[in-house]
Amino acid sequence: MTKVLVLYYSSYGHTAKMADAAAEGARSAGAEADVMRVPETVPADIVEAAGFNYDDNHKVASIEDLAGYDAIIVGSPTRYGRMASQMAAFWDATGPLWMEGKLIGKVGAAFTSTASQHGGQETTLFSTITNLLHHGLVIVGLPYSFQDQMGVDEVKGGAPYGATTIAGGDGSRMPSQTELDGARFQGKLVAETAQKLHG
Ligand SMILES: Cc1cc2nc3c(=O)[nH]c(=O)nc-3n(C[C@H](O)[C@H](O)[C@H](O)COP(=O)(O)O)c2cc1C
Repeated sequence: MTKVLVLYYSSYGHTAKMADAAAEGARSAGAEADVMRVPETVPADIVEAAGFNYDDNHKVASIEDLAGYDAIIVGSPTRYGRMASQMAAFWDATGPLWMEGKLIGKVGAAFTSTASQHGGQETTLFSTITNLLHHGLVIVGLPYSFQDQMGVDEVKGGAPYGATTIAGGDGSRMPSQTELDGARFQGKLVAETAQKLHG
């Protein structure tokens, strides 16, 4: 059975909710999907002062986990227009896997969350996709066959480069139905692509 890993970092739960939706989408295509978060790297006093709120239902990933999957979907909230340092630190430790080419040919994808509508969603997706391409993953985005990313009838995330959500300046806006549907669509397409490539 095709195995999909949804690997994410989240401080306040928005990216975590998108991660669960991406996994649902992968499962709807008949794949096995696990959701894991990367380790926190920020000191505990800052975590407390900033009110970080983790979802402890998800296992913390280790580098060794990556090679066991046919596809890896990576979700990180925006930090100054690029992926969070927690996610970057995780990938910065994958040198041994890169040396051996262990991830070459797997399917990869990215999703993100920002506070503001134009706060760096696409640059964050590309900062993630860049890492995945260096490892040789084959990238799947969120094509316009997910038509709900079109239109200006509501505030909504979603880009051809990956599923996104908008948290609002105070983080009070949780992913909308449309945004969760985008994450599900992308997760399903990743699983279907991995099935075609890896059987
Ligand atoms: C240090 C820092 C930098 C941030 N930079 C941006 C930014 O460049 N653009 C933006 O829209 N939001 C920015 N944010 C807001 C986060 O992206 C937002 O809290 C996040 O998307 C919420 O997702 P989460 O609940 O999964 O952590 C920043 C937050 C922090 C703590």
